[in-house]
Amino acid sequence: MVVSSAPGKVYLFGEHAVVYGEPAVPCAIERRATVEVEERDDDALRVHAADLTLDGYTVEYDSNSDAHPDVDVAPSLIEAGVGYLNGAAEQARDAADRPNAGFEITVESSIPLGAGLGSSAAVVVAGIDAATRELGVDLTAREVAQRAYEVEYEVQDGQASRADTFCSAVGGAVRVEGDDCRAITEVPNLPFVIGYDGGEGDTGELVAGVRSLREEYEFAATTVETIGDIVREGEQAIREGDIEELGRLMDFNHGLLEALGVSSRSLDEMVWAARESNAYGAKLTGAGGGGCIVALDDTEEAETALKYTPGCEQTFRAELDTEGVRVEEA
Ligand SMILES: Nc1ncnc2c1ncn2[C@@H]1O[C@H](COP(=O)(O)OP(=O)(O)OP(=O)(O)O)[C@@H](O)[C@H]1O
Ligand SMILES: C[C@@](O)(CCO)CC(=O)[O-]
Ligand SMILES: [Mg+2]
Repeated sequence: MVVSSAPGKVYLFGEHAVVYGEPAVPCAIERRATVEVEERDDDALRVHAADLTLDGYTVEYDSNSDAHPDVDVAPSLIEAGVGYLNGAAEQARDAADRPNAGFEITVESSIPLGAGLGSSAAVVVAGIDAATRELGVDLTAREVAQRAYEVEYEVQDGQASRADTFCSAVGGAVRVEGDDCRAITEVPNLPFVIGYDGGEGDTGELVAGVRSLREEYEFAATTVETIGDIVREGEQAIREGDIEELGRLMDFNHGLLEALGVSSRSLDEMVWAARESNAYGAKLTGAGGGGCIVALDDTEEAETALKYTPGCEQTFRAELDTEGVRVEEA
């Protein structure tokens, strides 16, 4: 049995635009998905994922049985829900050249699902790491990132960047532009505050929405390129440790994401609550549609303001996690 964990992330800048080759800067945070994998003596895949609920049912998935006794929803929905773990299992079989390996997989996570904190990347990164090790193969973090990207790409219908999976695999703040993925070594202290509306957005659908806007309107394509300009400017601010400038650029980035149709009323309300409490800046993080915003604030004020914001269900601080995927138990 092997247990691995991998962190979630927030985007300082650049989500969505990164899918079209612009740079982005995601930062790993100290909230992890932990995946336990044990090889079975048959070729089945059984998934226990207490956090993954469909219409209120906790998912217990068994690839060998047609009936899903614990769940009263369509099997196709369940299979979509466990797509990341199926993909992780496939990658491990491929890496170990064991096409018929079966797994018992248990997921525990402190990253809310579908909320922009990269739960999918963390689950798939930790899942690939644990499953390959269980089969006796040790991959480097970069190799895990590559395989995790292939899974995200497939589950998101061929529309995914390397940003979430690379960040989760290597940890810290990273810069991703197309296939070029690197760690950012000099990072100022980033006082992240998260606001979470309790909702979620479907990453695949939101990405598809931006894609069609971009194809329809020249100015939407320009908006995506402008997000890239913000990221390049932001990198300069990171090098200079200029938190005020980082905040201003986050505000600008949020405005453009809003224009691309991926914000929501509650995300905007949380962004405004953080801004009005004198945070340096605030923006949605991840795919959007619902879920989380990230603000930069080194006082208690943004957290307090978010606590009293209708639509904000939870608020917490997030520390940069310099560690990526790691083995917890082997
Ligand atoms: N704890 C978990 N157990 C099992 N599956 C999970 C878990 N957390 C996430 N997942 C998988 O990831 C999916 C959510 O991924 P999605 O990309 O939509 O959101 P996200 O990664 O949280 O946010 P974003 O991509 O915007 O950062 C879930 O539907 C599920 O398939
Ligand atoms: C919206 C997006 O840019 C980030 C989701 O966390 C999608 C991706 O990069 O694959
Ligand atoms: Mg995701």
